[in-house]
Parts: sequence; C-alpha cells; structure tokens
Amino acid sequence: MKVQVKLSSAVPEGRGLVAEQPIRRGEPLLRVPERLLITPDTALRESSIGALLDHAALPAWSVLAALLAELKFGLPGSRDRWGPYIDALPAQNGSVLEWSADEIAMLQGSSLEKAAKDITAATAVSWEELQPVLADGCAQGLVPRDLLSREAFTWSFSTLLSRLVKLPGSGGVDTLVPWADMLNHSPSVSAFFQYDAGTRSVVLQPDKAYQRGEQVYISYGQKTSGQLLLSYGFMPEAGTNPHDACMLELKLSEDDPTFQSKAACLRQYGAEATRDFPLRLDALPQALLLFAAFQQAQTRDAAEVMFVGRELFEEGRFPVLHGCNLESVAVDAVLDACRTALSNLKGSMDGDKDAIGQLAQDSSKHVANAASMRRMSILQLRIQERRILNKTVSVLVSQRRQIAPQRQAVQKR
Ligand SMILES: C[S@@+](CC[C@H](N)C(=O)[O-])C[C@H]1O[C@@H](n2cnc3c(N)ncnc32)[C@H](O)[C@@H]1O
Repeated sequence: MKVQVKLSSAVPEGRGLVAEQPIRRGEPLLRVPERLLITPDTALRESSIGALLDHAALPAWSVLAALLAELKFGLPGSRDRWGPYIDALPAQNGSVLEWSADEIAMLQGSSLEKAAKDITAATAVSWEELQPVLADGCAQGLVPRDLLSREAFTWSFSTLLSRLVKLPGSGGVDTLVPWADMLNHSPSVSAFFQYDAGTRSVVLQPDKAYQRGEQVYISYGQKTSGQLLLSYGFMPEAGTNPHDACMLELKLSEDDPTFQSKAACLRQYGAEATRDFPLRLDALPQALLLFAAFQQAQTRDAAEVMFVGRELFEEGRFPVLHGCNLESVAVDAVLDACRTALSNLKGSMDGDKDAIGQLAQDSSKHVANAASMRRMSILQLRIQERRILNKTVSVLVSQRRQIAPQRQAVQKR
C-alpha cells in the first residue's frame, strides 16, 4: 500500500497527518496492523507485571495506564514494537489532569465542574487500585521504582484521555491506535477509524477528498467544546463546533413522596433519576421540559406516576394534574435551574471579556504559553455558557407567556 499521509509539524495544531497525494473520499487510509494496536489484552500479555494486573482484575483503563508507564519509563521489554511511537508521544496534551488547582477552580459553578471532578476522581481511584500491584511488581524486581511515581501515571492517564478510542468493528474495545492517533479533530468531518476484520487492521475511510499537502482530520465524536478542552486540551474556534452545548443537570428530588415510583417509571423508559441535558444556542431540548414536568408533578401514588409518565414519555404531551398544568410547571422549573446555573458561574460576562482581552494583550507581548491559552479557553467557555443560559431563559420566558392558563386539560384516565 502506498504511503498516503505523513506526519507534519507544519500544521496549526502543532503536529498532524497531511496527505502525501490526492486522497479520494472513502479511500481506505492508514491500515494500522492488529499487532501494533494496544488493547487491555495486549497490555496483560506484554507488561512485565501482566500476570499481577490480571490477577488483580483491574479495569481496562488501569491496565493500559500501567503498560504505557512501563513503555515510557520502565524496562526495555516491548519497546521494539512500540518504542518509536512512545517516544513520539507528547509530554503533555493539556488535559484537565495537567491543570493547576487555580485553573480547575475557574470552572466552579460551570457545567464542566462535575465532569472535571469525575475525570480527576476516576484517575485517583485508578492510581489507588494500582498501588498494591505496583508494589508487588517492584518487590519481585519486575518493575523499576520510577514507574511507581504519580507523575509517570499522570502522563499515562493524560495520554489515554487524549488518545484512547473505542474501536468500532472490534466490539468497542478500548484501544490505542499507534500513529493513526496523530490525526487531529475537526468538528466539520465525521470520519473515524474502523477495525477491518478482513485485513486485521485499523483503517480510516475519509468522508471527504483531500488535496496533496492538506491536513487529514477525523472526528473525536460529537463532543461539546468543554468536553474537548477537559480531555484533549483544546477548543474549536468559537462558532465552529455544531455540538457545542451547556449541560444542565436535573434530578428527581428524594424528598418527593413518590420518588421510588418515579425512579422506577423512568427506568421503564430507559432513563435515570439524574440526567444531563444539552442546552444549545439554537435549541431547547423538548426532553428537558418533559423530564422537568415529570420531576415537578405532585403525584400522590404509583398510579398517578404511571399516568404522568405515559402522557409525557409515550404521548409527548403535558397533562394537567390536580388542576396544575405540567407544561407551565416544567417551564418554571427549567427557568429556575437556568437562573441558578447563571448565578453559580464564577466571574461575570464583562469581567471575563476583560480578562480575555488582558491575556491576549500579554500574549502579544510575550510568547503565549499553554497556561495562558488554557485560561483564555476557560474564560471563553464561561462566556459561552452564559450566552446559552441567557438565550434559554429568554426562550422560556416567551414560551411561558404562550401557555394559556385555560388550556384544554388532558384529563386523568
Ligand atoms: C489524538 S492526539 C492528535 C495528535 C497530536 N496533535 C499529536 O501531536 O500527537 C490529540 C491531541 O491533538 C491536539 N489536537 C487535536 N485536534 C486539535 C484541534 N482541532 N486543535 C488543536 N489541537 C488539537 C490536542 O493536543 C489533543 O490532545
């Protein structure tokens, strides 16, 4: 197979893959052979502490982190196969695991605060559960002491966050695809790797044609700009990410006397008692209002819960319950949630705009560093969240006016 792409450092993202020759849409590219892929099974086989990891039955993420740390900082063991790839991996990618406490604190009150905490908590758990295995490996002389360092594992976890993929065509196994993972993300393409069982390799079929010298992109998935920033350390330019959204969390109140029935009813409709809804500048998800109506309904027993659930989630209409129009109740609840989210956000619209201006001025005088770029991205995210929340409030306020109080009631059957 001819080489169709080459690694280039002359791209805006720092490094990426560019077309060596014209590439047709759909023409298979790359073909990374199976023996180069790094999966949890490979890690258990190739790591010098594979048997210990296997015995401890650790999750895929921890097993892969151990192999990566070993390949980067440990014994020469499997370096023949992956050495050049490991050496080519960046020392930092900017994921939230590399952020300072001050930068994380800038997310306070934003819809990303919880996501950032979830990521750091998951890696802390992984680090803890690896401790006895690493200690055993060290005691048996299988791994060097350096491998036990938290810094080594922060690099592993951050590398996994920004490069691990669930491979379609191979049962969605968590996989590192060496070299193909040098492809950068563009919100305007949808192409992604596929495992091709016929050739036992990973291929990419681009969804558009490329000219010679043009950078080839893939899609890292339908992620919001905030999700991209936390895992990959970058954000698409404002207005270019069609999946951008501000997540709004709603949950059933445990003080609701019918909480258990409501939770059971939601399960029946494949939903959880706590849900995140994506708010966008141009769209208010109807599912959010339906959930809010269900959450707010003053149901008295399981039969009423089932009735309300059926009306909302099967018929898609808001019933009147005990004289109360659940549509207006839902609109009020979402309005409240948006206003609370706005007041919880750190800083202010004007303050954040000024701070961005100041950072831009400073970086025009000196070379912009990763930390100041990151601060700018966080400020931009907060501004975007405020815009989306304000827009949602204004849409809901006008929707509220249109709900006629005397609206035809859907009677309880
Ligand atoms: C899977 S790697 C892609 C290859 C990477 N550029 C490299 O040099 O190794 C993901 C990382 O690439 C960078 N990246 C990917 N897409 C980008 C984009 N659209 N803008 C800026 N950086 C991007 C981010 O640093 C991200 O953490």
